[in-house]
Amino acid sequence: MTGGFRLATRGSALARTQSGMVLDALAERSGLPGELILVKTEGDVVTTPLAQLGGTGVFVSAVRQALAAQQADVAVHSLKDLPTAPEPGFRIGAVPEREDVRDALCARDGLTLETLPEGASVGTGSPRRAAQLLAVRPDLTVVAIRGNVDTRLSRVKGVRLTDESNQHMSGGLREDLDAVVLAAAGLKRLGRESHITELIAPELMLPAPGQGALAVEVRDSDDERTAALAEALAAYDHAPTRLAVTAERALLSTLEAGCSAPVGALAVFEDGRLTLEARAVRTDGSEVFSGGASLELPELAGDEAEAAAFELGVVVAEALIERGAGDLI
Ligand SMILES: NCc1[nH]cc(CCC(=O)O)c1CC(=O)O
Repeated sequence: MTGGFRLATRGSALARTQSGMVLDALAERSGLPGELILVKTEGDVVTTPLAQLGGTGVFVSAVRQALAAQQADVAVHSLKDLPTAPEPGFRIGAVPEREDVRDALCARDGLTLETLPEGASVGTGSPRRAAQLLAVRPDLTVVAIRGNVDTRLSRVKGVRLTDESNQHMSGGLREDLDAVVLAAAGLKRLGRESHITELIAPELMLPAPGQGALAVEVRDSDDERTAALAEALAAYDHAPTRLAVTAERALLSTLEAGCSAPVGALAVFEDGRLTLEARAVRTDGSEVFSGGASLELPELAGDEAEAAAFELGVVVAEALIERGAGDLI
């Protein structure tokens, strides 16, 4: 690598926006100029519901290929899309500070989970969101949807996306749903916050493991990486976020579940303690298994803290399995 660094990501609006933020942060910290490399991925092309697409990480592998082929020096992923199994040859070089972890209801006419009329239609492609929606509102009709954030928002009755880049969509899209559920983080990063009618409390809906967080991935051993970029990555890493997502992802992998499993988890670091809450829900919402534990973590940095956070996830997962949650996954 000479001069600057190249950063690979997907071509979606969300991926470009959040990668632009990472690029600016690393450029500022390293003093190097950065270049965005956009990669087309299978998850963007195929229209099968994501929950049916074989395997995990459809969004991730093409971006990793660019990294492996030395077409880029770092790659940016939404952490919740990153499979929990470590991929040989890669490691997470930085986990930046997390955005809002919550799921957001975007409903017509300012409606909320409480005020949506009986039988209202709510779009989501996520079994986790569907299951938790039905657990609190069994009367709702969950409609499987997918596509990028704007495509999903456009399904809601009365929603108008105002900026020019989306004018071309306004004709073709159905406004057929009363609401959709999306990650607040994505909506905020894209400047779509105004469409949120309720930030859903984690007590009602636990987010996906890693939701709201990003992973900056690098090649495992990289002699080419400049010291300036390595230092910038270390400085950009946010230890409380890293530990939280480590616990959430350890839970998910111990449950042998993937990103489309009906499993919610949220770890929060506060006052020297890491607290993990998790929930596995039957897809029709009829059965809920909950668990949680907390751990004192006096030292934030280093392998020991990381291992302790991982263990927290394992312990909570094992408790869920003991209660019978394994049947749901
Ligand atoms: N699975 C797609 C995906 N991956 C990351 C986000 C949002 C941003 C984030 O959670 O960090 C989204 C869209 C959504 O779930 O609404």
